[in-house]
Amino acid sequence: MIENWPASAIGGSFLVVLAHGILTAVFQKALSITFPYDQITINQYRGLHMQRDALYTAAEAYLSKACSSRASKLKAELGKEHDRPVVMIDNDEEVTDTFKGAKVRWYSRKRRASSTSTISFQPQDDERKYYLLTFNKRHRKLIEDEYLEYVLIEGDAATASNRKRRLFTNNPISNSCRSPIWSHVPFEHPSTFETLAMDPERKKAIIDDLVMFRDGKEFYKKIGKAWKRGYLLYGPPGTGKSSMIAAIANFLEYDVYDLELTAVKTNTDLRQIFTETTSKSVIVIEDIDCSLDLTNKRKEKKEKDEEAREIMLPENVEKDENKLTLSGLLNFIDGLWSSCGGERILIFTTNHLQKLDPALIRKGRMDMHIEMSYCKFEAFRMLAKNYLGVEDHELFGIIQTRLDEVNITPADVAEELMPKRSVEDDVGECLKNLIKVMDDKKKGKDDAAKEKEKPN
Ligand SMILES: Nc1ncnc2c1ncn2[C@@H]1O[C@H](COP(=O)(O)OP(=O)(O)OP(=O)(O)O)[C@@H](O)[C@H]1O
Ligand SMILES: [Mg+2]
Repeated sequence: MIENWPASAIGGSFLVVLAHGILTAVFQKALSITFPYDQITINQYRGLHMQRDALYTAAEAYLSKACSSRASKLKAELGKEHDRPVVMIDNDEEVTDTFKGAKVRWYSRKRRASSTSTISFQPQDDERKYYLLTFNKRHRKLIEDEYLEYVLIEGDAATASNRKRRLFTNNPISNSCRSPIWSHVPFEHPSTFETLAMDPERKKAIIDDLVMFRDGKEFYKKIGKAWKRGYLLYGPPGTGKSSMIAAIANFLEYDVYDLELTAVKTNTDLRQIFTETTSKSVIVIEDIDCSLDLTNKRKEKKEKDEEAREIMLPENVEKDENKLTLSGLLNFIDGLWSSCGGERILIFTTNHLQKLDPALIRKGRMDMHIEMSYCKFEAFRMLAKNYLGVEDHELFGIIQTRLDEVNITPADVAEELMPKRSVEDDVGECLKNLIKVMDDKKKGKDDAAKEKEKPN
């Protein structure tokens, strides 16, 4: 008991405690002066089930992209998709990074796993890799609040751009077997906005719109709208609608879901198909005018159908729901599919805008209507540059005149500009062939006009 202790003993132990406290404080002060750093460990695996830690994966991708140029000890591995080598920082290597003026240092380390309860089949199973992130104590708040999240976002983005993108197609849904709804192959379409020939101003407007969409997470949240955007591409065959879809997907680095509506039987199936798409994807319905009963054909029956719907008896409701309908599709465009989180782009294409039901194409439903038109001079110049490497030529003048006189698709122009031998020998030849094709078209057009003018 303290009151029974001699006063000298109490005073002595108090002094010892005081001296210890002072010494500790002095030591810590000295330590923080000589070693003013904090460190954070990011382990490769976490939890009882040894799940790979997402922050470690993101840090690995981030360091490989942003800092590997400053490291001298690197390792190369085949990426997840086994299609290309990925260069990473090797074990026991360190790199520096700077974030908002704060210098940080990353160490790549590994230690032997302490647990002996797991059976390992490979020697490296015993090793646990981790990163050690060190930084000056005064930057601690910045690192904790901002830098780690920055590494996560940038690392995820780097992983996404390394990942091979996929082209999905839907399988017919059958009740009997549990086959997956979507099958996929690697998406390797080479079309980009650089190779796409169209009016430069309209192209820029589309790119700006896509950028607004891609970076608009906060904006969409603020206005309370699902992070989705719909484009309707229309124009004659061969004007670049499918090429535009590929260019959009390549630009945004999204997967593509090519939805074949004719394989979808019911609204319920459609709902399931949509919900099984992932975020950061472009969902495409090509030739919407040829897909089921979604065109003017439906319009003829529309009034009758609407009447029928009004007086529909409960037992008929199910029967009606078992059919894919325009309203089923419209429901998704309007918001039902907004329950699928994450950003998605929906694209319809058609050769015949006028054949579509007005409900489908009214403004506000598809956010942007993009006309893919016959080849004009600006588009031709892009094709000539891409195919033949020429930006000007003495035959360009006559080509410009002809393009104003006849309708020729970019696909037809591209066909003529395809060099048959070496490009240098072929430039004049290709341009002359193109002029000939257009002359023939013009002649055909003039003859048809004359024929029309003839009295019967
Ligand atoms: N605007 C364009 N710019 C560059 N190449 C084009 C363009 N339009 C067409 N092409 C060329 O023509 C080929 C066919 O074009 P694409 O398949 O994109 O046309 P489409 O409008 O989708 O036709 P369809 O209506 O028949 O589906 C493309 O592979 C490409 O080589
Ligand atoms: Mg097409």
